[in-house]
Amino acid sequence: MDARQMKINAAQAALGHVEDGMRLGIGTGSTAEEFVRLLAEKVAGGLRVEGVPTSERTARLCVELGVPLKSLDELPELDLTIDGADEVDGQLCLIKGGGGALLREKIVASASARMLVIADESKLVETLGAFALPIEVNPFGQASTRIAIEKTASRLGLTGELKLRQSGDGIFTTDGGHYIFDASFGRIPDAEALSRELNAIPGVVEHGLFINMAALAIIAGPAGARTLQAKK
Ligand SMILES: O=C(CO)[C@H](O)[C@H](O)COP(=O)(O)O
Repeated sequence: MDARQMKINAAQAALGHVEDGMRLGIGTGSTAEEFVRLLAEKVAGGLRVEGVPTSERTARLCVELGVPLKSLDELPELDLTIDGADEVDGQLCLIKGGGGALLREKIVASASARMLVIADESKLVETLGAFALPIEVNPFGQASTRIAIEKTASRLGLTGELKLRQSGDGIFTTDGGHYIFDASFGRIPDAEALSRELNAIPGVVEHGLFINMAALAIIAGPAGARTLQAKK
């Protein structure tokens, strides 16, 4: 079974958690897009939902496929967010932001009663950190913010390259107009401490560690999709 089919299978299983009338946060990335395609079929069949997209890219796909959208200001409290991830550990802590949408993804997930992650099994890891951690920063003073991140990481025993994300010929900018450093720290034994310390750096807008946010993860592999539940 190829990776796309596993993403479709995870997205299909996630649809089982969507109920008529729900206010849905809709994630970003290739797995979330499979979910949008399946959701659009259900909407065409009569399912009533209102979605809040986590990126302009997701918004465009939803509009194209006829999934009704609202802004987060119109729907500030959501029932369920369904989103992909770059890494998922056994406690359902995540690295997100490979698609550059981590800030809106985190705001939308925080506004939701539940967050459900959909992923193929290549995303499941024992310890977060093989995937470079996206850190969204304000363009103002980004060189100083880089130094502050490096010093903070080093205090926690983490070293590695911080790469300013590029797009085409220029610097990648997020939907919010920020930059992203992809930090290759390697394994992150204490993701909670790193999250806390990064949040304390003024130029850091947000980072891709999602700690204690996901309630469920649907992980699809060749043998089928299984659901992991966060420990309370
Ligand atoms: O965090 C994200 C976007 O910011 C995505 O959820 C993450 O990058 C996974 O994407 P994909 O489903 O394409 O592997």
